[in-house]
Amino acid sequence: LNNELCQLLGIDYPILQGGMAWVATAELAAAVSNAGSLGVIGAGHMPPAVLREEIHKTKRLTNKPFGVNIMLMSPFVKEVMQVVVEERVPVVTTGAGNPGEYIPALKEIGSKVIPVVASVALAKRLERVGVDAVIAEGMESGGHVGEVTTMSLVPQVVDALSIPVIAAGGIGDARGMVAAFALGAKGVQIGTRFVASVECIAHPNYKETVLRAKERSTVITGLSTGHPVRVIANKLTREFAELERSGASPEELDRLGAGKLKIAARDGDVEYGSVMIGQVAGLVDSIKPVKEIVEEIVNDIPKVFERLRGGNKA
Ligand SMILES: O=C(O)COc1ccc(-c2c[nH]c(CNC(=O)Nc3ncc(Sc4ccccn4)s3)n2)cc1
Repeated sequence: LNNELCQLLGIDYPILQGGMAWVATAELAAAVSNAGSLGVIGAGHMPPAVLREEIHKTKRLTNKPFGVNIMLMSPFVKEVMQVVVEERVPVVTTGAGNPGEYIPALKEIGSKVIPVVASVALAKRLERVGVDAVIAEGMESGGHVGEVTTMSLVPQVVDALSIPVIAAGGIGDARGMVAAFALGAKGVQIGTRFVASVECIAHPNYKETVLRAKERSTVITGLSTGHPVRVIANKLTREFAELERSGASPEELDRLGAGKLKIAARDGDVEYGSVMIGQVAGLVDSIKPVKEIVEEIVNDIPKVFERLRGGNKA
């Protein structure tokens, strides 16, 4: 399992934890890094001082490499980029935009830069400006999504690039990881599965929603605003759909969605908050320590290959 991606990032297993806003704090990131994978702090809309504190907390909880995920739609994106440079964060992932302008500063301090992409075009543009790898994220994933599925996007991004491709979206166990490698990925990014972990600080209602969710429990809202987001269907999404049908403006819709991830993830309001989890939630049926989640995935990989070799004997 220790492949080129592991060498690049200094980790034991080619598994990254999704840098989820309001959910992926130091506790989760450090636990994932201590389990031999790459833990990632979700900067979300954090102000710089809050992110710096989260980074210091992570450095107190693990000596292993970890990352910070910068959400490029954050109003603090310039300041938090400055913080990750000053704190010499070893790995920086980015989401919901094009990190092109920040790459020189990050490369300057030797950070590995790994943007999430939802299209081949963006993946090629970012390879040209020197990113170290890309996370090709399918629309199965929770939160802000593109329009292409993981199964379709990953092999096309793999064929278009010569740098490592990490698959994300709908991966929650060893089968998804083996499938991603079959598609040409060198690693996987896992979000929803890690939300249902002991160390994740999301509200118990949020975690409970992951356990109760099935494969059809999520919907994509906000297609008309240009910021499509996959969330669990609830009272908020029904209100949102009503507004969208009645021709509300993108600004009005964005205003309805603003701040709702926090009230779900931190305050536990899973009816009127945004529960941003992916379609793989239907596979997740228990809350486990991060170490157990990682070990289960890694230990199941040989069994997946046995099943592949021996038909459905095993
Ligand atoms: O072509 C370009 O210039 C940029 O195009 C892109 C289009 C999409 C993406 C993309 C898709 N998925 C990701 C990584 N995942 C995410 O970023 N997931 C997120 N979940 C909640 C977030 S906060 C938010 C953001 C928008 C609206 C409401 N809330 S961000 N990035 C990245 C780049």
